[in-house]
Amino acid sequence: MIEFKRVFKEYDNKITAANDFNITIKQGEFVYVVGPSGAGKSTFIKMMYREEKPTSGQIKINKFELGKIRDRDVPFLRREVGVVFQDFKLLPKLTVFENVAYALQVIEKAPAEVKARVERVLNLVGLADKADTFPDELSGGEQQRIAIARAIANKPQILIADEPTGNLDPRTANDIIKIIERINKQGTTIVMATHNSAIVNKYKHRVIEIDDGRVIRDQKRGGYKDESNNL
Ligand SMILES: Nc1ncnc2c1ncn2[C@@H]1O[C@H](COP(=O)(O)OP(=O)(O)OP(=O)(O)O)[C@@H](O)[C@H]1O
Repeated sequence: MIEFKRVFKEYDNKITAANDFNITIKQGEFVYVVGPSGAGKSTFIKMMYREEKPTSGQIKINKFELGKIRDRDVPFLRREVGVVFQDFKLLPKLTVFENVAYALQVIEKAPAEVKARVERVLNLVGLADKADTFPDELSGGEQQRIAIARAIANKPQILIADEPTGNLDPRTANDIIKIIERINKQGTTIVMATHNSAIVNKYKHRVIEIDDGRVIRDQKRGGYKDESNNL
């Protein structure tokens, strides 16, 4: 469960990126976050895994009240919230296997357990045969699949994705969304910021639209036309 109550976020330059957000997302929901560039989508998402702190208001992620958790508890929050980025953020000097295992080793699991779990998530994203390759030997779509495998390695209840298809061609983007759909069908909450109106209109889910730091629409199973993306 994700709960924002009267959340405001103002940056030092006085830009209000979140202006009174009151949003509840239930476990298992799939939510798109849409809106023009600079609207506040990334800020909204970053506050969910405590990359940014709100200026005021209350954010609850499952049992964690983010205003109250101590820095040393942040890793426990991050176990419940997997994150995927537009630019993949894989570690270039590690193999695919090591990139995914890294997330698990941080929390000291036994080697056999790590191996089994990495193999399982690489299978889930269809890349079990790439375990020993390095990220720069893979296509963008494959790198994003690895990043998704890494994000779900710890079995998070929530998967957050900030423009996960932003660097991908339409067909590869569609493949990535199918994987994210599958993860959602297994019960994981998905919150995905995107400019990709084709995806939003094809796979219908709740749409939260942000403009200039305000939630201007919150619609169950809504479509979307992104005016900023007509090139
Ligand atoms: N670290 C920061 N310091 C100062 N201002 C920031 C910071 N991060 C974001 N902003 C400002 O807050 C506003 C919202 O930015 P945010 O990145 O959340 O938008 P966005 O909707 O994700 O945009 P995009 O689609 O381009 O990624 C923008 O005006 C941005 O310039």
